[in-house]
Amino acid sequence: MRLSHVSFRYRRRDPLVIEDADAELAPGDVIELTGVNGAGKSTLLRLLAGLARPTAGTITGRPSVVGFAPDRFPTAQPFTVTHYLRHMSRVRGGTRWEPWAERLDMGHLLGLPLGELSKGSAHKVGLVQALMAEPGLLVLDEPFAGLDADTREALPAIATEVAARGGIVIAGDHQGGLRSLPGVRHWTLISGHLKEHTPDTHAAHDHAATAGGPPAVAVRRSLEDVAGGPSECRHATVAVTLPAVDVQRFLTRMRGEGYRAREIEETS
Ligand SMILES: Nc1ncnc2c1ncn2[C@@H]1O[C@H](COP(=O)(O)OP(=O)(O)OP(=O)(O)O)[C@@H](O)[C@H]1O
Repeated sequence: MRLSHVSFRYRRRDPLVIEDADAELAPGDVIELTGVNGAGKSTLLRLLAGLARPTAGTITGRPSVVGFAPDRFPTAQPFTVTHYLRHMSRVRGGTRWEPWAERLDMGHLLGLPLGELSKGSAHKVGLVQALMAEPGLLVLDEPFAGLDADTREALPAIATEVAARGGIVIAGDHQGGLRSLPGVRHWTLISGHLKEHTPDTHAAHDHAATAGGPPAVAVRRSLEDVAGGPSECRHATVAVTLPAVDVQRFLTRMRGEGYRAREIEETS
């Protein structure tokens, strides 16, 4: 998925909220988006999710299934939690919401009208409707806001699982709840400009090179042979073919070492 020169303003004469954003998101990416209040995080997340259109520029390659959990779940709807989630499941083609409701410990909430939910409980409903369709792009706006301790703990693992099966996860997050995940990308909005802070990937590579074993070691050595040493190439893209049944395990391990998947292609 790619953002090319994306700008956005709410009204014709308003200043730009997002200005000339360029970025690429790859399967398996987990991205933390930060910025001060009003920096444009929610706006960018809505653009990514396809809920708003750029004023200028393009967003291409968006995965077909998008899950979006808003910062404030709209509870002014005349449904119980169960009715709402059943309805969303039908809209999503019959996907299963029950395992997610169970995982987020929502059993006691299912019969309640949406309007009677606490902020954190409503937030969980928003998370379940975003997760139930196995999204290729999962967009979370302040996902940790108001959540109880168990759900806060569960969320990084859920993000990792979505990424491990090739999904992209992006979270606007003041609280740094995903920050400790290995390989997480860091985006910041400053005065409408999107910046990426790249963690020191060399540390991860060097660790892999001395630890031995993982495929990255051999790749690093052959690159040094071919390119004359790491100083000439800061990054390299490596195509790896492996049995389809091993993909999830491989992605999890690779991400655990600080590497990112750029593309997954099925071959015969
Ligand atoms: N519907 C709207 N109409 C006009 N301006 C808007 C609208 N929504 C947001 N804005 C403006 O766009 C800017 C960015 O808002 P946005 O909600 O994207 O920021 P944010 O980084 O998510 O903020 P916060 O951390 O407080 O949630 C702000 O100046 C805000 O006032």
